[in-house]
Amino acid sequence: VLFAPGSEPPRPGQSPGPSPAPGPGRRGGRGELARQIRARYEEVQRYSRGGPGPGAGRPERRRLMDLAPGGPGLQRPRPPRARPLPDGAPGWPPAPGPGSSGSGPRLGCAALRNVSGAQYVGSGYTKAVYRVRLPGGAAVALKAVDFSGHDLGSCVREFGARRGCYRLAAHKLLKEMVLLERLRHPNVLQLYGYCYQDSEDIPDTLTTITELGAPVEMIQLLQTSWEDRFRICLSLGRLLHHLAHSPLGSVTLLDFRPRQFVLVDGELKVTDLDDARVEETPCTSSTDCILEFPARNFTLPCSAQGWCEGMNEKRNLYNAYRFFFTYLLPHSAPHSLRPLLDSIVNATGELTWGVDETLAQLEKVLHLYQSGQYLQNATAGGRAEYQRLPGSTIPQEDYRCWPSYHHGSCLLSVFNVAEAVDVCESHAQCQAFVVTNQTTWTGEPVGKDTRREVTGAPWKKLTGSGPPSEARFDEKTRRPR
Ligand SMILES: Nc1ncnc2c1ncn2[C@@H]1O[C@H](COP(=O)(O)OP(=O)(O)OP(=O)(O)O)[C@@H](O)[C@H]1O
Repeated sequence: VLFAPGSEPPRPGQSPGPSPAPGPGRRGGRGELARQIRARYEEVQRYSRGGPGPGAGRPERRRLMDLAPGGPGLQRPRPPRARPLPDGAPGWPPAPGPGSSGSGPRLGCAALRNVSGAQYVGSGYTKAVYRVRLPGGAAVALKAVDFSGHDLGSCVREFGARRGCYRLAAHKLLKEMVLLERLRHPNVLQLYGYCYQDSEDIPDTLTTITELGAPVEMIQLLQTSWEDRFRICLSLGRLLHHLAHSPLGSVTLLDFRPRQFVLVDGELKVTDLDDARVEETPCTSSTDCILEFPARNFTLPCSAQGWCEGMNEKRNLYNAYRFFFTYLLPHSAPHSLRPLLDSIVNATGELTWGVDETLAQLEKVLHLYQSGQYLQNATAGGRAEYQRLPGSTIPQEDYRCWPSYHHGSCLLSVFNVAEAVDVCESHAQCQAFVVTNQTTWTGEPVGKDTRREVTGAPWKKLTGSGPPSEARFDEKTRRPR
């Protein structure tokens, strides 16, 4: 029996699997396992139902959620049908659990019946991810509990209860699914749907269907253009801003490593949300509010309400600094943007700004870049003149440069012809360039040093007595003349 969202009701919970008595080396036995399942179940329920948990602060947001019962949550309209395990663990599939109403996830088990080209993508402690092609041709990611993963394996070794351990691990996937849906944002991986189906000896295993991304490879990122690396930092800034102001309260990612993110068309998106937390840390004084990282600690203030102020948001921010900003932001950035970028790196490294200010500064960088203002202080003069040669080609080979959008030639993004001239002047091999009609994500045209390019007339460097110019580049006005 398959359960497609919005169609059939969930199956009642299954009877518990074999339940050996706690053996030697098994701590706590099945009572402990049931307790852990219940704790995870209750957490999922909290996120599924709505507003911020205890300590999430921001009472105005809590009130708003209270006014909107059944808002954008994932509640199933049906009453719970799942049966609990005899030892008190909640049943599976959980109810009310993820469901679909209106704008919720759309794909269900039917979508998985004729998938093709399944490929393993990656796995962590708990889950394994596969890439498949749907009958319509779209590629999606399927995520499920990894039966040979560390989490399930260590639980079975400890409790000797495979089904119970499956439920425990599956609640992580369920939590992730609920959060993906509740935290919808361009930088949160999109949940397309889910399916409960029997698998091996386990009934009702959960598979989530999401947008497919490419795992973040830091080494690769360091080899891309500054513009693309800045895009990742800006995506992250926008994501952290969203998490700090989410409908659930301020969400922190306890496990914040590059592998928790994927790239979708150059945008960074968070995929692994099973370690996200909304509750702020309770405190009686600031000595309870120590944010610890391997290389340094921060002490945050304890609010009058007894919560560490901004701890969730600052944890995210410092992690963004140490895993992303410090490597990706300043390196080979346009010269005039360096001071601003350095101040972003420094302020996040010292936690002197919150998420709002950090995002405002990142957006400012984007504005300066997109508007071409970062070129204002570029020095002109003392350069060769360039002549535009419509309908011609430049009889010389491409050369390679770094970082190029094209492997075999020098393809870079420039704001205008003036910047292309600057770039050409800074490369010893450059004799000419073509401004193409391709644009990058910021809208910058892409200039190429190639004679094979056909989308624009080449600009050729003048070497002494050239032919009369059809158009020349004026170094003073920095425009063609
Ligand atoms: N939608 C996706 N598209 C492509 N790759 C993905 C996607 N989701 C996850 N991955 C890759 O699969 C790996 C495992 O996924 P995930 O992080 O959710 O598992 P996990 O068991 O929670 O991992 P961890 O032990 O890091 O918590 C990730 O590191 C990521 O590289």
